[in-house]
Amino acid sequence: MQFTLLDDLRLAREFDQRMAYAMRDLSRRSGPVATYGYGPLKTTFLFGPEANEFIFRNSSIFRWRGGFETLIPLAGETALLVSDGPGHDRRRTLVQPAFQREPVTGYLGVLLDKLDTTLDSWRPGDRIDLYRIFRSLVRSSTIRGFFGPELAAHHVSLGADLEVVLHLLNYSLPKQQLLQTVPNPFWRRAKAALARIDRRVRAEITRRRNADDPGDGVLGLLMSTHGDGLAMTDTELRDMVVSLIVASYDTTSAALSWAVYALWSDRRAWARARSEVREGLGARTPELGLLRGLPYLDWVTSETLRLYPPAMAGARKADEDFTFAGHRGRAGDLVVFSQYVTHRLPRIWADPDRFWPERWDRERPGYRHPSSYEYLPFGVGARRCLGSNLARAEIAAVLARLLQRTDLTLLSRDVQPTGFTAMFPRGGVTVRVDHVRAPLPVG
Ligand code: HEM
Repeated sequence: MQFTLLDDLRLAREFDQRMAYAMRDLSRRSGPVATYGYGPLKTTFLFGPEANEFIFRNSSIFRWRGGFETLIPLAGETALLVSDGPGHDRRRTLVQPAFQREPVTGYLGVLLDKLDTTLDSWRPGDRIDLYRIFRSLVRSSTIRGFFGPELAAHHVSLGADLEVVLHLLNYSLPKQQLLQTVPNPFWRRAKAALARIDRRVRAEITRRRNADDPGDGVLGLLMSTHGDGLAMTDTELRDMVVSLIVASYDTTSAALSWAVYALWSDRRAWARARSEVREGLGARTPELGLLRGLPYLDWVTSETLRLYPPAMAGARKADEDFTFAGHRGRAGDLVVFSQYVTHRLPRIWADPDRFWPERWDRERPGYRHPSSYEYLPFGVGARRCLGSNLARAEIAAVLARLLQRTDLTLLSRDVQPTGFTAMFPRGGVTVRVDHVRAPLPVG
């Protein structure tokens, strides 16, 4: 489909500010395939479940490396999110034990402790931007829970530096590419922040290397892995630490904010969630083992990730020519698919823009389980998000704790999505604190 110059200018603005809306617009106008942009900034969009299946089933054509190139200065060349092939598979296998039940239980404990401390500091009448709170909460919990107290001692400065870099990565891809190639003060500042992040993380790796025992947590796990070709280099360790922190907090804090926004906007759903928590949990802390008893919060989580998928799109670089829906793509093309567009297609989802947790009730008449290509907030298959169970548990647990301990009034209205590395609520999600209850001792 041909666009006029005016269309292009309007879309460029929309891509920069509300990429999710821009992609939906593009898909409505162009159908399953659209190309947008010029020269090296040209992007091919493949929309819908068929496109998702085509991309995920042909992972030898559509490579992660080259897809999200602008993330590399932060995440590192060897980060799972941007690498392929045997190197990627080896690193993924090595880190996988960190996502088993026991470490996840421990991590969730750290998060809930920090959340309780935060809630203890709230006073009636306070106005609080939860997105800002969640970013800092999830980031500091990830650093402490995954990488131990020594690195966590620096979480404030580490966090400030990560925010400087992530801020630039939230522009549209062409703007990011421009910022990283043309000299400018924003990228110079980001590079200084990157150098400090690098030094801090490498210092922790060296400290552990010099100790008798590499210690516990994810770094301990990765550093005690020996054997032919298995041991990770310092650069791989650095990339794993930084990319896990970023992959964890950027997305999860956005998801948590959207969950509060959606649930507190809907009195009926909120009341149902609150009575489930009161009856199912009482005053007990919503630790991992207890979340199973909260099926409605599980639906709320699924529905939040459908309507507001923090990973609203994925990018790949085509390694070979390809044909999809009559479109001939070339090797070297940047190809983007979109969870946001797929999750709101009316041919798949009844009343797609409505927040309706009950749609996930398998016993509901007419329930149809979506395929992996129709619902993919965490990606699909061998490269599916390693932190998906953890993220889902975090969302349910934080919602449960807020419902148990607080009365909040949602002040933000008609919140719009923005951002690129993660789709987050523009302007945040502001609540007024009406009441905070003390955590009751478990009898
Ligand atoms: C709501 C929160 C989250 C969302 C929506 C999310 C989404 C995703 C998606 C869509 C992918 C696949 C990307 C692609 O195929 O292009 C992915 C990969 C990944 N995620 Fe998450 N994620 C979340 C939380 C987390 C957490 C908490 C962690 C770790 C603590 C994490 C670690 C990773 C890693 C390491 C990968 C790369 C896997 C690989 O390529 O082998 N994510 N995530």
